Amino acid sequence: MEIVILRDAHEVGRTAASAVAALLARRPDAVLGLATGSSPLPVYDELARLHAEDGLDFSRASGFALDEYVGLPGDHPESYRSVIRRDFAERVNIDPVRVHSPDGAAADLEDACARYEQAILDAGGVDLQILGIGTDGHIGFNEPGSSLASRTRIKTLTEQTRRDNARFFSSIDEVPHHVVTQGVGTIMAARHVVLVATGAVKAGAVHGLVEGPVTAMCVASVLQFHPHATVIVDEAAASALDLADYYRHIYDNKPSWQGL
Ligand SMILES: N[C@@H]1[C@@H](O)[C@H](O)[C@@H](COP(=O)(O)O)O[C@@H]1O
Repeated sequence: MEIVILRDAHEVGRTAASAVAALLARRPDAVLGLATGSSPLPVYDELARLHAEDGLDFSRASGFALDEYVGLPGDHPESYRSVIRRDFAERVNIDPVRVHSPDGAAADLEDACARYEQAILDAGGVDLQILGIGTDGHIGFNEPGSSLASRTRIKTLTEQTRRDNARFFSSIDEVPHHVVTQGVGTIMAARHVVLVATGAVKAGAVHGLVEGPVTAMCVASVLQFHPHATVIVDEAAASALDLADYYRHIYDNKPSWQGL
């Protein structure tokens, strides 16, 4: 696991986006894993800038969202399908047909989950998964106690996550209790995972992820088992890391030929 500590959210976004740009240069038909939330926004801002100013081309790429609320219609402004479209897809030249989300409005949710897993497999798997992290260490919507081998399925949100996400709705009562999320095993199958976290509110979760034991109580800690995980954080999110100076030393001395 590589830990990259940067000054602020803008730098975090720029660095994570550079990994996406390098991938697209190598592999124009790359499969991107797309996260929602406020943390990936600077990544999408930078990707939109690279597209507009440098012609970064998404025309052959495809994308898979991590998760979706259950019960919100797909066109609800806070459905993750809408969020991914607004924050990312509409700002670059990715073909909307190739931007997939779990169907949280399906009559048969279990079948929708199975079909989503199959769609990821059919696309050849995710090349680069952009991830955020919840204050309780969740990735996607895999809350504490999630099976570390899980696949796309229905989960119940903790009250903490509903409170955290209430800012996107007019009241907490509108935040759904249930979600469909890629499983931990699904996320672990991505070839490269790039997790971004910013702000002091994430410091505890980032500590658990990087330096805690691998435990379903902090689901993100499973990334310690991932062969290619890059954790990009700002100073505030890094503030609880015991070995922060060591991670800075490694990054500062990284050979220039070695990308993320
Ligand atoms: N399902 C999403 C996660 O994918 C995201 O990482 C988390 C943190 O969001 P934020 O980046 O806004 O703090 O929020 C939600 O729970």
